Amino acid sequence: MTDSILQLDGVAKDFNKFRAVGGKDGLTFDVKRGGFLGLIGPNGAGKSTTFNLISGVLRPSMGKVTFDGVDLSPLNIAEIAALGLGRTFQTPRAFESLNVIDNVMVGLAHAEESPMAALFGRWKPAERALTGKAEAALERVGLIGRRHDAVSNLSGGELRMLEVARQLVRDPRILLLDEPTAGVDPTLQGKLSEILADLHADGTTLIVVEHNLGFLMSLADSVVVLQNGALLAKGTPDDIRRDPHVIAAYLGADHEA
Ligand SMILES: Nc1ncnc2c1ncn2[C@@H]1O[C@H](COP(=O)(O)OP(=O)(O)OP(=O)(O)O)[C@@H](O)[C@H]1O
Repeated sequence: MTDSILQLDGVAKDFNKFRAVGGKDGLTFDVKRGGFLGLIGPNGAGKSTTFNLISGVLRPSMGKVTFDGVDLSPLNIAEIAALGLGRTFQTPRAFESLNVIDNVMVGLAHAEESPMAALFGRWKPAERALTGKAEAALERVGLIGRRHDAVSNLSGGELRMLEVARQLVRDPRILLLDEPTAGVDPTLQGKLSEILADLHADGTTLIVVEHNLGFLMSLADSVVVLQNGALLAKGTPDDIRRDPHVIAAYLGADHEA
């Protein structure tokens, strides 16, 4: 078992002739097993596109992504998720016709129960176990009191926490979160910070895209900075705060990260 769980080797993504990610030589970096990587950069730097390339939403135009020794190139989104990769999106997604708890359970029902089991009457006990798991995840993200609500009653911040809960129940080995604090009030942000620190302590690998640098820098153990799709810098949060290229290009002279 190697120290790194995820590698990007010369990865690039072109939209028509525009290179959104990769710069000249492609993007190369790896993520430490059990590490907490912050992925930052100005608007349009290529952070969400990088997440899409890792999770199989987009295929690289060049280079490859390897997850725990497996080349992801031939795999689709569901196959990559089944390897233990979870992610949330910059714009939270929910099943509008399902209530809050069913939104959390929907992924699990497919993962752990088959229609045949339901036919032979084994659905009920399994459903109870899944409900317990979903309730624990909702408790963790502060939404347990809302479990029977329609998702249309949730605020933007609560929807974001619901997305986190939907990933937590799947016990991902690596979790990618795209701007998890956006629109989330300070109380839920505190809860989120605790959840991420707990996941990190339990050995889950995390990659988090965030514009809230105070939040991110207090949690991450390494940071990758993108600019125009290319790697501008990689290091510890302290290295990044002091990096003259990062300060000039992104943080600004009077930043308070
Ligand atoms: N489907 C697409 N077609 C064409 N261009 C795209 C597409 N998706 C992203 N881009 C472009 O790729 C570049 C990187 O976008 P991306 O959304 O990855 O940046 P980002 O760092 O996540 O930005 P933000 O912080 O604003 O969310 C941008 O110039 C964007 O306009």
